Amino acid sequence: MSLVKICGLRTPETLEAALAAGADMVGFVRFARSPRHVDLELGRALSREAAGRARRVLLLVDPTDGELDETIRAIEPDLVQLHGGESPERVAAIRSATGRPVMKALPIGERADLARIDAYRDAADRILLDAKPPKDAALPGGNGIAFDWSLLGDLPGRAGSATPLCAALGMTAATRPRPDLMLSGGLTPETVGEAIRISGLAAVDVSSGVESRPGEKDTAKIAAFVRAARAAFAA
Ligand SMILES: O=C(O)c1ccccc1N[C@@H]1O[C@H](COP(=O)(O)O)[C@@H](O)[C@H]1O
Repeated sequence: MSLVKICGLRTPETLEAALAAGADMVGFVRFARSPRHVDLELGRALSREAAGRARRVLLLVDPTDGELDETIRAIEPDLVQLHGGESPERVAAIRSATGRPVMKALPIGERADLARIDAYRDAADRILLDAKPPKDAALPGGNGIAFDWSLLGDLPGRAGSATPLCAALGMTAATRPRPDLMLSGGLTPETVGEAIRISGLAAVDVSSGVESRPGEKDTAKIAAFVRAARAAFAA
């Protein structure tokens, strides 16, 4: 199943634009340094508006237990996105504590970075492959930077989940299915079609590529992004 996520929404109008365009997931950022940060009241109101219309994603960066508890209570997300340096153990603990599926973001700059997928395959429900931020970046994501999508074209099966079913079916590390993956990093309405074609992935996420300036989403760009992604998935 293909998926389109619009992240960093912070006004009722742009949230409505994402929902009307048919986004499958809408993301709310809780990271004080980000121009997309929502306070708890705004996050709660937007999340309520989206309930039942798209999956609501709460984006956190290395959250403490207290922050996790407070934001989950307010925003009541369907899914938690972890965009910091969370270890596989911490991801598993957050999944268990929140009772929510977790998407773990991994920074990708070169082929070797893909090896980290394996370490998270049992702890995370989905892995978000995002561009590695520059060394001096203020944010761990949302930088509008793309990576080389062709790195994903031949992602080996060994990244798949070693479930008992896989073992019973005689699947080896080389033949297991891949975990659920999502692509992000510098996608735009103009590039998302090519990114889907080259990467072969069926799920995409965008933030700054549908903005007129940092933190300000553009309703026309949101609609164009969802349209372009759908067209590429159908091709
Ligand atoms: O968007 C942010 O401000 C942000 C802050 C902290 C961590 C992640 C953030 N955004 C996520 O980064 C990727 C890529 O964004 P972009 O399309 O390149 O702008 C995406 O998942 C955002 O949700």
